[in-house]
Amino acid sequence: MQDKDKKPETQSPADIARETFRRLAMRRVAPTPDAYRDVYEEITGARSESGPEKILAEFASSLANLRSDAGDLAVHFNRALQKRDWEDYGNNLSKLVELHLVPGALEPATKASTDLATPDKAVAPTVSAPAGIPPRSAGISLVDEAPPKVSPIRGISLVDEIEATPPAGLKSAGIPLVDATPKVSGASSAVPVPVPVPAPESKQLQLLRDLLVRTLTLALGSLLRNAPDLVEESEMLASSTRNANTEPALNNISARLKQLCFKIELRADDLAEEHELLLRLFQLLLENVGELLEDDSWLSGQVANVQDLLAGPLSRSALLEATRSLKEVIYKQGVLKHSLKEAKVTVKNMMITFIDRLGAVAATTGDFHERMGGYTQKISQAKNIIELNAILDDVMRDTKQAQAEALRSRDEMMAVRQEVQEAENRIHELESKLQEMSELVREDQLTGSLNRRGLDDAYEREVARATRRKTPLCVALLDLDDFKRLNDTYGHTAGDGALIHLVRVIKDTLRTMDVIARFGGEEFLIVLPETPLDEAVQTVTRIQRELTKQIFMHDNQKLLITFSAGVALRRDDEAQTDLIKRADEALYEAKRAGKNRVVAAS
Ligand SMILES: Nc1nc2c(ncn2[C@@H]2O[C@H](COP(=O)(O)OP(=O)(O)OP(=O)(O)O)[C@@H](O)[C@H]2O)c(=O)[nH]1
Repeated sequence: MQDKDKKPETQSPADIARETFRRLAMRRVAPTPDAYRDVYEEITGARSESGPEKILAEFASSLANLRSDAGDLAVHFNRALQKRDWEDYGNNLSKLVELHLVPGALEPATKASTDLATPDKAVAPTVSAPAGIPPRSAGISLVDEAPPKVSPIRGISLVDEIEATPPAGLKSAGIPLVDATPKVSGASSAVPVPVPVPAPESKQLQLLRDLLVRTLTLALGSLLRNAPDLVEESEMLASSTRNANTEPALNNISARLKQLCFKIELRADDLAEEHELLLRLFQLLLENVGELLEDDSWLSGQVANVQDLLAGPLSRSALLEATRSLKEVIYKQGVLKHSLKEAKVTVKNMMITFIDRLGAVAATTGDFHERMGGYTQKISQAKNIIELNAILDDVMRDTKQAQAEALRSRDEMMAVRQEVQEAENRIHELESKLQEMSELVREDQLTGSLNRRGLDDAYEREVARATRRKTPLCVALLDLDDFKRLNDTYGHTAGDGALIHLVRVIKDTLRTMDVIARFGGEEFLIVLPETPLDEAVQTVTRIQRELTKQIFMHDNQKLLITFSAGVALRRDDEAQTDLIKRADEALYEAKRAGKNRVVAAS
């Protein structure tokens, strides 16, 4: 035995066995036969050079010499060998057979090209293989030697091309290169075997080939921008596809294509997971920013907008739209915030001036009092009337001066107070503009009224106010009459114009505290705070009248637009949906009663 020959003379087999177990235990390796043999051989310095392992190792190394991608599998074989993972080795063998040896591997592609072939090319004679060629079935040759001049059915060949194979179009012409069923057993080299005959590639096959090449280079190239290794593989495959004219070459393409698809699938899964994680992270960030921004209410609109976007299905256009409106709002808010800061600095400066003036007034009065004290003393010590007169003149002059000073200070203080007041008003104005900005992203892009999201916010605010102040709150649901006919007759742009016109008229007619929102296509909801039902009906009727006065113009034509409306008064604790439902029922009544009218909900 080789082990015995090589083992150190000082150690008996029993010693080596003991040492083997000791090392296995130290390395915490289970004493399986393979592990035992490895360590044993490590101690003796011997390696088993014979047996099936040697054959399998030689097989793997000859595979490594191949140029084709069968050679790539050698790495897997070697890895399995090193680990003595025979199951893995077996799997790799199966893969090798499936990818390179199974004649049916290309069946679907072959069938497709057969179907597409023109009938006149579908029949072709077969010729015999040259005689006297040694059968490949005698053994497995894996080296990249001269290609065997034999049809694949007679032996197993892993080389890419067969010398005798015709250059192109065999399958496309509907001629099977080999009989689909493998007939290995019993075939002798002397027996004539059908060999493919070259035929020109059909147009359809050319087209399919071109499409595959385009898909691999252009489509996959741009889809896999972030995976350069896959792009390279895809391009290499495209180049092989261009030149693959034989069945083995096509088999090879098919196998590589399958592998590429598998890798892309794996990469796509990774990307989808990364995408998901990124979204979750973003969502988390937004939730927390929302928490931090309780006081910065003007930013909450933007945060809510992005959150809504993330909650729905993502699309390029939705992302672009959200980015566009956010950018706009952020820019406008930036400008407003700057003005706000400036206004606050102005107020601060004015307050400082005000206090300075107060100080000056106090100082002037203090000085005056002191002087008066001095005059009192002078008067008591005056010796005659002339002296007394002179002192009185001084008193009069100082008093007049102090009076003028006091008046001037008073005027200045009044002016400063006025300026502070104005600056404060400006600040409030800017702040409410910022608030409006936040609602901008909650606007309907076409009409400039609130959208559904904006409506929800505004409604909530008004309900809270009405509850707090115990004031009535009404809603009116408006629907343009025969709007479809207007669209159909004058076009969609006219329809859009009518919607814009309606909102303008409504806004002009309503109070600033009223809220107008686009509820659906040509439906609008008006929220009327502090309004009882009869007044709400009157208000909506006034809008109808206004609409007949301010006629909508389209292409220099006067178009009369009318609407029907249902008005409802909110009951205590009534939910928004219930209230709107009642308004909707009233609107339906108005439509049924002949349109262009307002109906109050019961
Ligand atoms: N131009 C334009 N048309 C819209 C818009 N949204 C919805 N519409 C159209 O509004 C029309 C509504 O039609 P209908 O629901 O039949 O209502 P109608 O014609 O007003 O009929 P009545 O309500 O019974 O008076 C449809 O043709 C929609 O295509 C929009 O934003 N712009």
